[in-house]
Amino acid sequence: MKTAFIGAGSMAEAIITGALVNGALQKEEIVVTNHSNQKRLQELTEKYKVNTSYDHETIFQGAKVIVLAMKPKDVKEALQTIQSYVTSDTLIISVLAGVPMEFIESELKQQVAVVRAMPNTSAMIGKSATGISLNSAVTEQQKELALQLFSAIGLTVIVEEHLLDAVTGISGSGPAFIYYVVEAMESSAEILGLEKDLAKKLIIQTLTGAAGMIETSGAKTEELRKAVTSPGGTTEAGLNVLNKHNVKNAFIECITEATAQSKRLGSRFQKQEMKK
Ligand SMILES: NC(=O)C1=CN([C@@H]2O[C@H](COP(=O)(O)OP(=O)(O)OC[C@H]3O[C@@H](n4cnc5c(N)ncnc54)[C@H](O)[C@@H]3O)[C@@H](O)[C@H]2O)C=CC1
Ligand SMILES: O=C(O)[C@@H]1CCC=N1
Repeated sequence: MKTAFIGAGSMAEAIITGALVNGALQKEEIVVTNHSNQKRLQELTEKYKVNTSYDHETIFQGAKVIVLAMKPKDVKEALQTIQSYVTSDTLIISVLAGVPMEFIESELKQQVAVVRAMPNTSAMIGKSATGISLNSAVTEQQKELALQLFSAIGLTVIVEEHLLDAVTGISGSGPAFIYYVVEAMESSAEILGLEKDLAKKLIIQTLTGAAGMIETSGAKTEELRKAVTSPGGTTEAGLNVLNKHNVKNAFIECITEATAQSKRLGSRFQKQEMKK
């Protein structure tokens, strides 16, 4: 099924990689374009053997799926570009943070099937946590197609569109928040004299082990934390410092702010008019 990617950045690459690895898409079916960075398109051709082009006919004519993967500020121009190629058969998949489906429909000036998705960059290794919403024009077949595409890059859940802002805060931006913690662990390991590669191994295993415990133990996360924390022991000493600095609240504020930013980005697209 011909699938056009408009936008060739990190998110497009992550989806392409995941979909190719898992066989949801074949390389011959994919056409990728971007704004003007030819070198980047060449890189994608060499790496994934996908088609790339700047010719609108070549990219969009007959595409059953068009994936919007540019920054939200560029969406209006992109929608103008694709408008004449969109038919009642086309499925638009948008991964743009904060851009409502209604904006896409109104810019395309027709009833069109839209799936709005919020994946994350772990799509690159088939481990995205993706939330998707569907508009009423999406057929059962297109829904299956979207689920197949996103399931090829990780876990997919369907949520109401208004909840995509929260999904963005939790799992869209989430990897960056986890990397932030890991960066702090790496810095600590260095200060404490642990060799870099060895520290990395320990940190990765600690992360995947903790994730596995959360997933499989059946215990609440709080219970798991308490099970590590011996009275008067090392963990308690460490957690006292985090509590002194209100780190839990800082994280809650962080995710709330990321969610609010997603809403703010969205509000710029209301009333079918992109405000400056
Ligand atoms: N990076 C992330 O972790 C996530 C990003 N997203 C969303 O994915 C989207 C893309 O993000 P990135 O890949 O990080 O951005 P990026 O900046 O790496 O890539 C954007 C791409 O869009 C292209 N582009 C811009 N205007 C265009 C136009 N008119 N026609 C054709 N191509 C055009 C650029 O040339 C570039 O290839 C954003 O809207 C973001 O909100 C969603 C989930 C996670
Ligand atoms: O930072 C951003 O706006 C995008 C959306 C979620 C992750 N990256």
